[in-house]
Amino acid sequence: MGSRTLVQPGGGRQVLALNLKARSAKPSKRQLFVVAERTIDVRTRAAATAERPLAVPQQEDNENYGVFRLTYDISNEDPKLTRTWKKTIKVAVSGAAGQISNHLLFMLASGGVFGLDQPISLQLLGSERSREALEGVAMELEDSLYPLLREVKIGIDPHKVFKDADWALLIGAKPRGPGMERADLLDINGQIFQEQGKALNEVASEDVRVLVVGNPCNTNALIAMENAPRIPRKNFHALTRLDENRAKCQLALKAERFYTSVTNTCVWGNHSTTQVPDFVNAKIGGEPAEQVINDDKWFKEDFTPKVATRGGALIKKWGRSSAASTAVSVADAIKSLTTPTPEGDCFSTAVCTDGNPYGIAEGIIFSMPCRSKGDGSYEVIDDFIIDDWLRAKIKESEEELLKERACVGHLIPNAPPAACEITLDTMLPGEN
Ligand SMILES: NC(=O)c1ccc[n+]([C@@H]2O[C@H](COP(=O)([O-])OP(=O)(O)OC[C@H]3O[C@@H](n4cnc5c(N)ncnc54)[C@H](O)[C@@H]3O)[C@@H](O)[C@H]2O)c1
Repeated sequence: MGSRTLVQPGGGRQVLALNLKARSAKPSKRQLFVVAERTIDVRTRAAATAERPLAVPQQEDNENYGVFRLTYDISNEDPKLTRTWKKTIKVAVSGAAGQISNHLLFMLASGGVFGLDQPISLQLLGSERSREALEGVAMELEDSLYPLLREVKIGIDPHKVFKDADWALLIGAKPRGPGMERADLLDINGQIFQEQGKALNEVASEDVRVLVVGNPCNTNALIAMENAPRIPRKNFHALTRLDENRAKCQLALKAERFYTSVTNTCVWGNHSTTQVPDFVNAKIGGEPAEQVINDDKWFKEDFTPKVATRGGALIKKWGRSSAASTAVSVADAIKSLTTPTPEGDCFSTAVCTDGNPYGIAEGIIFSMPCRSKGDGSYEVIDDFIIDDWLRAKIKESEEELLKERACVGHLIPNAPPAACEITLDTMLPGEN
């Protein structure tokens, strides 16, 4: 049985408890050894001091890891640091031993995503193959001594690791193998997200926010959402923020302006090469980007494909896919939901199209321009200009997502029968 970390910004005496495995009498049974106001239970002390705490040889999926097994409250810590702290949030991360997580977890634990007053519990999901690596990640988190990091749990069973999660960042997925068709990729990853959707449905917080990063992320998010009927459909997102950030960078470069001057830039549709970076509504220094750059050929023939294939260009240079900038974009996506959107701006996120104001087919996960009050929810902005170019491009991406949905009908409860007919095998942005 694991100990729980109590984080209570109010008063109360400090209690320190250690969970120790004792090998002496009954090797499998844990003994609880409590230190309270410097009194020690002598019956357990001998066993506890004779045996050093074991280095978590067989970590249970719902237990804290290593140093995070310590149980205490924060009232005796530096009040300047902890007085304004909020209630701890639980953030589940899948693919936690992967490249993206290797950047993201440390941003989360340092307060760089949810804020410097937000204590955090990390619940890390790996695959069977990455179990050892996952322990390595937990060890690095231990050694980083982040004050805000209150709990770390690791495991390979989503039904345990997602327990009570307030946020679920679903990064882990299988890459496309040699000769694998897009339909195969959809199926193999869809199975992962079917299971994870069910697990979220069973054990996560009922208002958990889910951000799917693992590709093909739009359809993976759809599968997770459809398998989690207890959780509001609005709570599911697929990551297109990296695409937005890439689009802003290219607009800034062309306009010779610093990238912070680029706003209101939406990427519509699928996180694939059919994605639609929107230069029609984008602004540079508050002016329409089309007026500032005034080069229609560049927008259509350079800018649009460059953004969509940026991931592939990066792989050619560096030999591996973008991990740091993806982690940054995950942080940006979360911050967009937890801080109010500035007036006249938007952020891109792929969400369920039910009731959308642009006539896009319902029941798919499609990137659209959104704004948030900063409370974790969002609304789709309804007054973006859709010209003929945008309409045609959005249609292409919509058709692709409808075809993807038809290929994963077997993973969606009560899906109407549909044939899998993916003829055009578009790439993911990191594949080409
Ligand atoms: N949406 C985006 O903008 C975007 C951008 C970049 C990458 N991605 C995608 O993110 C995913 C992860 O990228 P990465 O570079 O971190 O990959 P990675 O291969 O370094 O890490 C993936 C990790 O996921 C684990 N994993 C596999 N199946 C799992 C499962 N069922 N449960 C839990 N963990 C599992 C693997 O063992 C591995 O450790 C990929 O699918 C990639 O295509 C998306």
